[in-house]
Amino acid sequence: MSRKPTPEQIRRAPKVLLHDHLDGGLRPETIIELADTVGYTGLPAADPATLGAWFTSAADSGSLDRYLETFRHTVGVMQTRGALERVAAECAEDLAADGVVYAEVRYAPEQHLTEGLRLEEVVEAVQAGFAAGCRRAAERGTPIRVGTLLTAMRHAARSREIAELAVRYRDEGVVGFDIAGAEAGYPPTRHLDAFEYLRRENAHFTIHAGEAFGLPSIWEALQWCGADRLGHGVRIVDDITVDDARDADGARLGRLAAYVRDKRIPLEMCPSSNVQTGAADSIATHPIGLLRRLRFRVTVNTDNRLLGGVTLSDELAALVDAFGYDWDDLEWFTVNAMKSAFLPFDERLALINGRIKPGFAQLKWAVR
Ligand SMILES: O=c1[nH]cnc2c1ncn2[C@H]1C[C@H](O)[C@@H](CO)O1
Ligand SMILES: [Zn+2]
Repeated sequence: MSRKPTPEQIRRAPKVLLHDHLDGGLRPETIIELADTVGYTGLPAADPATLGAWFTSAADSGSLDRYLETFRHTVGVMQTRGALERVAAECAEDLAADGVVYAEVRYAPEQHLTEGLRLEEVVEAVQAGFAAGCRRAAERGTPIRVGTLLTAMRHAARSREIAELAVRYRDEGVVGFDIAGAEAGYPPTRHLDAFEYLRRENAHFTIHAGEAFGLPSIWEALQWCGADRLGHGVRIVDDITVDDARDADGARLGRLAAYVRDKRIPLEMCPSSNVQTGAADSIATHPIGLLRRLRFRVTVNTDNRLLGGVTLSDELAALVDAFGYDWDDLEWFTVNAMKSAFLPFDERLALINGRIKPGFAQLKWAVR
C-alpha cells in the first residue's frame, strides 16, 4: 500500500468525526442570510468569500481566547428555532458530502437563549435540523449518522443543568456531554457536580483539556472528573520525553501519559485548530505524529470547520503530507474514532463492519 492517498480519494473514504462544533462550522453564506433575517448587524463582512476569509484570519490568532471571540458572530445568528434547524441540517449535509459516515457534533445550548428560546426548545430545534439534514443526505446517496453532544461553557455555572438536559434527551439523539471555552483559569473540577451526576446516570462525557493549558487540566479531567475522552489532549506530550524525536522507541512516558495510553483514552486531536490557537507550532511538528507512533488512541478532528477553513478530508490530507500516512494509517484513525464514539457498542461495530472496513477495502483495491 505505497500509493499516497490523494485529497479526492480521502474525500471518498468513510470517515468518522468526534469533535466538531455546530457553531464553528456554519457556511458563510448562511451566516449572512440568517443575519439578514434575524436583524443581526454586527457582521464584519457582507459577502460570503470575505466573511469566510475574515473567520480564518481572525481565528489564526495564536490564542484560544481570541479564537473564541469570533464565535459571537455565529452564536449571534443562531438564536431562533429556524436558524438552529437550518444550521444543524446544513452541518449534517456538509459532513455527509465530505464522506463522513458518523459524526458527533457539539454546541452549548445555554448560548442560544438570548431571543427567548428555552433550553429544551434549542435542543429540539437542533435535533430536528440534524434529522432533516440526515434525511437529505441519505436521499443523495451519502448516508450519515449524527450524534449530538451538549456542551456547558466552563466559565459559566450551568453545567449541572446542561448535564441533566443531556440525560433527558439521551434517547433522542443526544449521546453525551462536554465542557468548552477558555481553559486557563477554569479547571474541569469547577464542574465536578455535573460530572458526578453524569457518572451516576451511566452517561458519557468528554472534556476539552490539555489545549491551552497543560497536564494539570488533563489530570483533573481524567482522575477527578472521570472523562471518557479528551477534547484535544495535545499537551499530554509534556509528560513524554523522547531522546531521538524520530525514534518513538526512545520515548519515556510519565505516569499520566502511561495511564492515558494504557487505558486507551481517546484523544480528539484537531491539528489545524491547534495551529490556529498556538497549541501547536505547525502541522509538521504536531504531537499527533509522535502520539500515533506510540499508539495512543488518536482520532483526527476538525474542531471548527468555518474557523479553520477545513473539512475532515483536508485535515487528513494535511497529515498525509506531513507524516507520510498511508491508507492503513487513515483506516486506523477512523476505526479508533468509531471505537471511541458514544454510540452503543453494537451500533459502533455495525458501522465499523458495515461501512468503514468495506469502504476502505474498496479504496485500497482501487488504488493498488
Ligand atoms: O477548541 C476549542 N476549545 C475550547 N472551546 C471551544 C473550542 N472550539 C469551540 N469552543 C467553544 C466555543 C463555542 O461557542 C462553544 C460551543 O460549541 O465551544
Ligand atoms: Zn473544540
